[in-house]
Formats: sequence, C-alpha cells, structure tokens
Amino acid sequence: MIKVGLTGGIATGKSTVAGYLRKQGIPIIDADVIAREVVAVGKPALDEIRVAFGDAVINETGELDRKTLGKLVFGNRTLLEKLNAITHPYVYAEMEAQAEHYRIAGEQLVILDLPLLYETNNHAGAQKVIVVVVTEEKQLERLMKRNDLSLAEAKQRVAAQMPLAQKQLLADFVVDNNGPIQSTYEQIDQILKKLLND
Ligand SMILES: CC(C)(COP(=O)(O)OP(=O)(O)OC[C@H]1O[C@@H](n2cnc3c(N)ncnc32)[C@H](O)[C@@H]1O)[C@@H](O)C(=O)NCCC(=O)NCCS
Ligand SMILES: Nc1ncnc2c1ncn2[C@@H]1O[C@H](COP(=O)(O)OP(=O)(O)OP(=O)(O)O)[C@@H](O)[C@H]1O
Repeated sequence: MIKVGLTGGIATGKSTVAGYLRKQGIPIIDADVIAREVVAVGKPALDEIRVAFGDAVINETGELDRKTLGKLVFGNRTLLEKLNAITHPYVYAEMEAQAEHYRIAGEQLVILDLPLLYETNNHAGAQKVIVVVVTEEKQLERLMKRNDLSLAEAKQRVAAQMPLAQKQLLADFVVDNNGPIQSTYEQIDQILKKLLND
C-alpha cells in the first residue's frame, strides 16, 4: 500500500481535493478530523491542554473553546509549539492505526490529508506528496470567508505554516487550485492515473 500525502497551506483546498478523492473510493485519513477527536471531552489531550493553557480555553460545556485557543496560538509560536507537543503524538498514533487498518483491508493507496506534513518532517511517512496551491491573495480571500476572519487574523494563520512556495518545491505533484473546481478535479485524475500505474 502506498501512502500519499495531501498537503498545502491553510485554505488552499486540501479538503476539497480530499472530498473528490473520497468519491472515487479512495480512503482518506484526515489529520484535522483526528485532531478534533483527540481533544474531545474525556480524552487525555484535553486535560493536558487545560493544564497548559488554563480554564479560559475550555467552555461551559467542558469542551475545548477552539476560537479562543486559535486566537492564542496562531499569534504566538511558543504557544503553538506547546499545543503541537500535546496534540501531535495522539494525532500521529491515530493516523498510523488507521493506515494499518487500510493496509490489512488490502487497499492499494491511502491519502494522508495533513496540513502540517512538511512542518512535521513527514513524520506520517508519506511516500509521495501532493501539494495544493493557490496564490496568496486567493488563500487569504478564501480563508477570511470560510473562517470569518479579519485580514490580519488570516495573515497570522498563513504565517504559522511553512511558506507555500517552499512546499511546492518539495512536492512530487502540484495541484493548481486557483481556477474553477473542475480544472482541479482534472489535475487530480491525471495524478491518480500516475500513482495507480506506478
Ligand atoms: C488551534 C485550534 C484549536 C484552532 O481550531 P480551528 O477550529 O480554528 O481550526 P482547525 O482545527 O479547523 O484547523 C484549520 C487549519 O488551521 C491550520 N492549523 C491547525 N493547526 C495548526 C498548527 N498547529 N500549526 C499551523 N497550522 C495549523 C491547518 O491548515 C488546518 O487545516 C486547532 O487548529 C488545533 O487544535 N490545532 C492543533 C492540532 C493540529 O496541529 N492540527 C493540525 C493537523 S495535525
Ligand atoms: N477551486 C475553487 N474555487 C472556489 N473556491 C474554492 C475552490 N477550492 C476550494 N474552495 C473554497 O475555499 C475554501 C478552502 O478550501 P478547503 O476547505 O478545501 O481548504 P483546506 O486546504 O482543506 O483548508 P484547511 O487546511 O484550512 O482546512 C473552502 O471554503 C472551499 O469551498
């Protein structure tokens, strides 16, 4: 089974691409979804976050207040690293468990949808990597709209990641997601063909 990483920058279109791949029957392991599951109420990571960041990041129902924590960490690299140090080991362990499940099921290919693939030195062990890119202008525009952020907040979140241009240089395959979605899907079809024929 080949593990194919799917990455890019925040709001460049990974989930959109992953949704298309899922429709083709390809299994997707989604790091953002897993990162939410590992901080659910009752999970050890949530207690560790409470100890590290205080009660202000927990809401009345005992859940993680993602907005407050996001505001804290995306403007402060030390705090972001503190959060990563808590969550990432749980996220990677679960990604590995899911990959193993698909391997045993006899899958030929699995997608690791992982925004921080390069920032975490490909710890998830992707053998090939697809990077989804857009111009910085489009990225900020889509991010502000999707997450209801100001321009300054959106810029902060972009700055918390490795520059997209650098990821593009490291990629095995680059998907240009500036155009209409159909053009993105056509690029994915071509990449899939190559991956499945290798
Ligand atoms: C800070 C948190 C609470 C903000 O939650 P929020 O609901 O606003 O964002 P969400 O989780 O949907 O992430 C949206 C995007 O932000 C970017 N992002 C998330 N975490 C990080 C991070 N640690 N470093 C850089 N970018 C990040 C990614 O591109 C991601 O797709 C949350 O992102 C979080 O817990 N992050 C730490 C876990 C993590 O690293 N997740 C990324 C996948 S491993
Ligand atoms: N080709 C496109 N044309 C117009 N809008 C698009 C296109 N691709 C994605 N979008 C929109 O841009 C936003 C970001 O896309 P998406 O959520 O797929 O990004 P992402 O890389 O998964 O983001 P994140 O890492 O932050 O979760 C979404 O609101 C999505 O609907």
